[in-house]
Amino acid sequence: MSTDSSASGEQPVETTDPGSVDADGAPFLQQPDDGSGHLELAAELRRLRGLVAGSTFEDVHDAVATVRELSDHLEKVGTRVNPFTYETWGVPEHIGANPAIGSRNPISPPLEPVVFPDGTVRVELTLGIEYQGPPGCVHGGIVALLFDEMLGLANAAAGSVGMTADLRVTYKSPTPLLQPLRIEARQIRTEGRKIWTEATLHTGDTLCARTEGLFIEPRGIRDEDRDKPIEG
Ligand SMILES: CCCCCCCCCCCCCCCC(=O)SCCNC(=O)CCNC(=O)[C@H](O)C(C)(C)COP(=O)(O)OP(=O)(O)OC[C@H]1O[C@@H](n2cnc3c(N)ncnc32)[C@H](O)[C@@H]1OP(=O)(O)O
Repeated sequence: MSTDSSASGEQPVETTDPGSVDADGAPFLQQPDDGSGHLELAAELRRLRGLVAGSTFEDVHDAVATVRELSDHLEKVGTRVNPFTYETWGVPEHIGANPAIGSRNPISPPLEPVVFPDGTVRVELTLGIEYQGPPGCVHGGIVALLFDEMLGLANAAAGSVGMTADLRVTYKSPTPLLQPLRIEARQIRTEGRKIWTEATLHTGDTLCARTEGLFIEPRGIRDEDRDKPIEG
């Protein structure tokens, strides 16, 4: 959990941080740092995002000018990239921009998955106020986003890739903000191009939500890319 009191001047503002990597699992789809400072920039913007969503201010017009200047600067020095093509599933550049797992995307928590020998993919994380739905609780749409991603990762861990065709989420008890959360996902079975995958979200021993997803392997990917190593 990262805290910062400089912006509000009063209460430390708690923002989102991914949890620690479980020692028993292997890091999965690690995203390389190209040394450009891009990942640090994304991390700082994540902190900023938590501060903006989770603070009140008397007057922040100076901050508006500063951030506008930063945006103008990044627009000048950056090379814009286009959305990726369908064939690029899983390459690091594709994963880095993802809104749930992407280390380069300030919207993402981001997730830092670990994979276990039985194919289970787990993340541990704590979500801050910028993900609030009901008071004190994580927004249900965010839970669905995280589930969708985790199911996709479990599929990747099993060597398959699929488009979400059906995603059912059962919300059993509120998912708390600012408490450690644990999501575990595993592919259950496949039949032709159809893939069934499940996941749960717990805080401590409490089941907050569970999901079942049906994924369909895109036509064309299977034959050409089945043996392609996962690069992310
Ligand atoms: C190896 C490389 C690893 C790479 C490592 C990557 C790691 C990186 C991880 C990133 C993880 C991202 C995870 C986010 C995942 C999204 O966000 S995906 C985006 C959201 N989903 C979409 O936009 C999907 C939109 N829908 C579609 O594109 C198409 O409907 C689909 C799903 C591709 C299916 O279309 P289709 O291929 O034409 O399928 P079709 O032939 O009609 O049906 C095939 C079978 O599926 C059944 N089916 C199809 N849809 C449904 C449905 N909704 N309900 C029930 N059955 C259905 C059909 O009945 C049929 O069954 P059978 O007759 O064979 O028994």
